[in-house]
Amino acid sequence: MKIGLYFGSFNPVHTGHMIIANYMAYNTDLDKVWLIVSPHNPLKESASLLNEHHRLHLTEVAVDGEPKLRVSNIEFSLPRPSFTIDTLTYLTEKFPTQQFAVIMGSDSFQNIPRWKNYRQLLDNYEIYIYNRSQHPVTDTFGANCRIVDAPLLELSSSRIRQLIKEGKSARYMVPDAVWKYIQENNYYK
Ligand SMILES: Nc1ncnc2c1ncn2[C@@H]1O[C@H](COP(=O)(O)OP(=O)(O)OP(=O)(O)O)[C@@H](O)[C@H]1O
Ligand SMILES: O=C(O)c1ccc[n+]([C@@H]2O[C@H](COP(=O)([O-])O)[C@@H](O)[C@H]2O)c1
Repeated sequence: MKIGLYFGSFNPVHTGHMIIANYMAYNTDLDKVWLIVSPHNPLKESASLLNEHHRLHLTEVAVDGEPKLRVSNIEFSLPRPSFTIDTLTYLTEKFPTQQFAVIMGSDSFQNIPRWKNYRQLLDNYEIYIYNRSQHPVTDTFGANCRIVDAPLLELSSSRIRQLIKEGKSARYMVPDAVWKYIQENNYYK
C-alpha cells in the first residue's frame, strides 16, 4: 500500500488542509493519506500552539468517517522539534511493507534545503507537491517528485486564530464539526 504523509502543526486543521488531503487520496495513486500532527515544527515558534492533544482531536474530528484519511500522533513520542526525516525513518522501520511518500505545498518544498538531512529525505521518499500561489516550483533539487494540480483555498491557521482572538467568526473555514468543537472549548480566544 502507498501512503501519503501530510505533515503539519494543524493549529487548527482547516478546510484548505482537508481539500488537499482528500484530493491527494482520490486523484493520485496514493491509497491512503495520513495527517501527521507535529507537536513542534522546527521552523516555527511554539508560543501560539494549542496543546498537541487538542490539535490531534480536532484533526480526528475533521477526518471522521472518511475511509481514505487517517490521523497519526506518531510524532508525539519522538524527540522534539519534529524533524520529518526522523519520523519517516521511524515509520519505515515500523511498517516495512508499506511505501511512504510525502505531501507538501510548493512553498514548503522551496524551503526543503533548510530541513534536516534533506538529501536523505529526497533520495529515499517520493514527494507529491501541490502548487501554492506565488510559489512556483523553480527547482526540484533532484527529488523524485510529482506536481499535483489540487484545488486551493487561501486560508491559514494563523488567520483563523487571529479571527477567533478578535471575536470574529471563522465558521466554514474549518469543517463544521471542528468549528463546533473549537467554540465549545473556547480554543484560541
Ligand atoms: N490553505 C492551504 N492550502 C493548502 N495547503 C496549506 C494551506 N495552508 C497550509 N497548508 C500546508 O499544509 C501543511 C500544514 O500546514 P500548517 O499546519 O503549518 O498550517 P498553516 O495554515 O500554514 O499554519 P500557520 O498559519 O499557523 O503557519 C503545510 O505544508 C502548509 O504549507
Ligand atoms: O524536518 C525538518 O527539518 C522540517 C523543517 C520544517 C518543517 N518540517 C515539517 O513540515 C511540516 C509542515 O511545515 P510547514 O512549515 O510547511 O508548516 C511540519 O510537520 C514540520 O514539522 C520539518
